[in-house]
Amino acid sequence: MANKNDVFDVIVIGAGPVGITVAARAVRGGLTAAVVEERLAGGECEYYACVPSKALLWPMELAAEVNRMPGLQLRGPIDAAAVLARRDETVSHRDDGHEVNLIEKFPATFVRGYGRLAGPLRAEVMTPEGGTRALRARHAVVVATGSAPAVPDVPGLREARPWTNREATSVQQVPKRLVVIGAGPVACEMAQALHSLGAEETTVLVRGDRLLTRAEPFAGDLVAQSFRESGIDVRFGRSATRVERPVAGGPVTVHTDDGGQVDADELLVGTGRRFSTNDIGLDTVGLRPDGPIRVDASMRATAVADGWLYAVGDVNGRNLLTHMGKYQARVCGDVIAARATGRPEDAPGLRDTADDRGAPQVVFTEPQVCMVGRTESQARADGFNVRTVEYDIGEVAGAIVRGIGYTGRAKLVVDEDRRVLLGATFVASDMADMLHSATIAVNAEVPLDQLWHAVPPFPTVSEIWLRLLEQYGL
Ligand SMILES: Cc1cc2nc3c(=O)[nH]c(=O)nc-3n(C[C@H](O)[C@H](O)[C@H](O)COP(=O)(O)OP(=O)(O)OC[C@H]3O[C@@H](n4cnc5c(N)ncnc54)[C@H](O)[C@@H]3O)c2cc1C
Ligand SMILES: NC(=O)c1ccc[n+]([C@@H]2O[C@H](COP(=O)([O-])OP(=O)(O)OC[C@H]3O[C@@H](n4cnc5c(N)ncnc54)[C@H](O)[C@@H]3O)[C@@H](O)[C@H]2O)c1
Repeated sequence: MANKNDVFDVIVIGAGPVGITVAARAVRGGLTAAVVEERLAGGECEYYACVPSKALLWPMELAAEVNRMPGLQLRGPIDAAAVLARRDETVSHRDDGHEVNLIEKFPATFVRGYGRLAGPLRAEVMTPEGGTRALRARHAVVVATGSAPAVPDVPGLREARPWTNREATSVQQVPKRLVVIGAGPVACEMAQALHSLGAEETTVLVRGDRLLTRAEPFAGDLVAQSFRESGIDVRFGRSATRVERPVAGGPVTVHTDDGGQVDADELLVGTGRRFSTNDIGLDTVGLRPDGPIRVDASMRATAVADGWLYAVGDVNGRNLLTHMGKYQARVCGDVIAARATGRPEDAPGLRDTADDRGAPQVVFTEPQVCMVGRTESQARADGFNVRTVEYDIGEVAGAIVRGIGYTGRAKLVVDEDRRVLLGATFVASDMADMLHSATIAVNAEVPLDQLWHAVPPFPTVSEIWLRLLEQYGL
């Protein structure tokens, strides 16, 4: 039985970036909220994912810029110790006091401990002191428990205690020889970051024939080319069959399906995520903990009666990206507040329309892969009447002033029936901030004939828009 102080309008389980945002919006909408967090408020993103990985990657990006510019010279290799010290600052030395203060200022109640559902509108928290605290919600419970690294079932792999994103982003001593399994954003970003910081022999084992398979094919090809030029050994069509690490923390050997082997000082696994739905009491509300929690466009769990359970962020499996999770959280917090207070539910911000269009994403490799909307193959699979245009980014005037060898590729995917953009991809250095122009065009379905009048300034890399539209025939 919850005591009267432990009754809230909304209970949020998980204080990652997404859970914190739900609470902020619900409170803004006039409700009371409690936020339960087992580890660190701020979540995977702040301490073991987005923030530290980008802190480790940015020096590499800057070094590439300097190396392209005659007249500029780096004083030496990247100083790994200084970069790691800066990384520690960006993650606040893993002290979540600032996030807890933020939550309390909403104001919401922060509850430290492991949260589980305990039947409709109820949760219980195992506190660090070993006690149990019962919470009750008047209107809604939101699951925002995120995801955790998935380690594949390869003989000897788990026993070898490989690095996942958590150890890689917390690195204290960069291994000289590194082997990476995977081909997604985690494997690509961390392989390049660690290589730039001193992992001289870096080998990436890719079971398929491409990196970054959710992007346009040329994106993975350009990243693989850059890996090779910098000395990273990318091996396609290679799966790990067995892993040996005779001494804990000692050298590791990965055997591959072609009969070969890679010896290294450390092994990093970047092979996707598992949804954090195990052991959070889903069985008490009639759900099975074997995948993401499916939700509708208002973030309500579709399989739970009476509409009191919501799931946002990684745990619902829509798009495992911080900005998309926070977008879902804004929808969710506002919907809960509207429903609780009897306000109309048909305001435009109260439904998720962005996830299905194709989320904007930047993979912060060198070159960066910046994409939004559908790729050509996704658009064709969805039945659109597709036409595409491509252009070499190195050919625009703005690229020339960026130094020698500034290059890349851009592609637009057009719905010919409506003459609007379905997707855009830009692969080049330092393109991240240009992506938002494409996100606006895709999301607002700006007609190409209108886009033609959005004149890009000279001489900037954004002139790529003009060249692509000319290529299209405008
Ligand atoms: C290496 C790496 C780099 C990434 N880089 C980017 C990037 O650049 N940009 C981007 O948009 N995305 C990036 N991502 C993805 C991003 O990290 C996730 O999409 C984001 O963290 C999801 O936020 P979340 O709040 O849903 O989950 P999380 O950040 O996982 O937070 C969930 C929180 O819930 C807590 N929790 C779980 N279970 C319980 C429980 N039972 N009780 C109490 N608390 C619980 C956890 O401790 C955690 O704090 C990256 C991911 C990785 C692995
Ligand atoms: N900058 C960013 O936006 C960013 C950075 C990192 C992660 N993320 C997100 O975090 C999530 C997790 O990223 P991720 O790279 O771990 O996962 P992912 O699902 O994007 O990629 C996993 C990769 O591992 C491969 N793989 C899976 N099982 C394997 C096995 N048994 N053997 C060999 N290879 C195997 C897959 O083919 C795939 O290439 C993704 O949704 C990603 O978009 C985003």
